[in-house]
Amino acid sequence: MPTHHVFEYKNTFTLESGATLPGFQLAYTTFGTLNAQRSNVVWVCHALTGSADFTDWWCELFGEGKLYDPREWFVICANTLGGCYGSTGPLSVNPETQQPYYHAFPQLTNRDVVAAFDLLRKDLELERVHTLIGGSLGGQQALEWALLQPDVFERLIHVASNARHSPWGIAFNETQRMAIRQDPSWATDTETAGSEGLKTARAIAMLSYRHYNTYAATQQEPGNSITDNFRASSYQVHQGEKLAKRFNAYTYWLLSKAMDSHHAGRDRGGLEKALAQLKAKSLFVGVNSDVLFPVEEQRFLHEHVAHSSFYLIQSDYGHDGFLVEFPQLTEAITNFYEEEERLEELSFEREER
Ligand SMILES: CC(=O)SCCNC(=O)CCNC(=O)[C@H](O)C(C)(C)COP(=O)(O)OP(=O)(O)OC[C@H]1O[C@@H](n2cnc3c(N)ncnc32)[C@H](O)[C@@H]1OP(=O)(O)O
Ligand SMILES: N[C@@H](CCO)C(=O)O
Repeated sequence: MPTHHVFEYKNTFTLESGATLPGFQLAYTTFGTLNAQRSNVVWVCHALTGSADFTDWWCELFGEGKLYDPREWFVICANTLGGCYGSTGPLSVNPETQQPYYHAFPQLTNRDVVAAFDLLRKDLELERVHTLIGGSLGGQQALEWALLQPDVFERLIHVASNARHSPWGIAFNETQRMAIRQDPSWATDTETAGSEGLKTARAIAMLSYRHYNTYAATQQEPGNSITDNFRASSYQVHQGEKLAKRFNAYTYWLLSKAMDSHHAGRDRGGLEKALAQLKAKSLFVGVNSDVLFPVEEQRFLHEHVAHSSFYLIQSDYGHDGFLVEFPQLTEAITNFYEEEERLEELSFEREER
């Protein structure tokens, strides 16, 4: 069974913006056992509304008999800094004021998040990570981290994500934040501020996470209804309400802005130069129907990262295909590892000759 832990960092933590946090905690989950060589570590970075419970949202990848079998691997995932599943975020109490941060929580970047993860990694004395894997926002964080610590991460698996967030993606996020701003409760300092706006934000987001074909396949009206209670309508409402029950508008706001500022080339001489510095053997995975992180973004990464691999998931599910297309994801990763083994065997044979 996965086990849950908490890492406490008690020193001042300075963010890219220059703002500080007076320490933080990260909730994290581990699964499997670290081997004697400490060479079997897989680190997972979760998406926007995910948690450290990767066996919950990526259930088909982790478990006995699955791709990452805990008898073979040691898997770890931390809830993002700023998150709401156990890590320090806007609902946490600021030790300096003894009040929840709420609107006062400082804006983070993905680099801040991975700098926090890196403190946890060091605390656990994990000097090498066999595979760093993440999807969507988690893919952005994984890329940043692999660039921050090029000698730690041996392999990067970057799924349905990008090197720099696009104007299209930022526009989607801003539209969602506009919905939160429209909620009068957003002006208050309360735990549920903006929760009605959050529902609308999630409904808007669903249009970018799915595809025309996803809705056509699952939300088609059975008859020629003239009522206003269309299936697709109640689906949007349900998705908004479902998220508002398990998330909060502050964290949504914060992480969507972290996503907007994602730019792996920032202060590294631009994207091409930054990607050329990546040492991890990399696999870039896209979903053919993804309208939010279109496949051109993963192809760009593949073209600019030396010796990288690319896999395209075929799905009608859109961007969220990376959370549901388990057989294809398993195949992509298995092929990636097998290809590496084949190349190693070839070079070994050449040396023998
Ligand atoms: C503690 C935690 O929860 S951790 C966080 C877990 N989540 C994550 O990590 C984020 C990643 N996961 C996700 O984004 C999603 O769960 C996905 C993409 C994997 C799957 O999305 P889902 O919303 O479950 O799938 P789908 O689009 O098929 O919708 C199913 C839901 O819509 C409801 N639904 C479907 N059609 C309709 C309709 N016409 N009207 C109203 N409701 C509808 C279903 O009853 C179901 O509801 P339920 O989830 O409350 O049981
Ligand atoms: N469906 C994902 C968002 C897109 O990656 C989530 O809720 O985290």
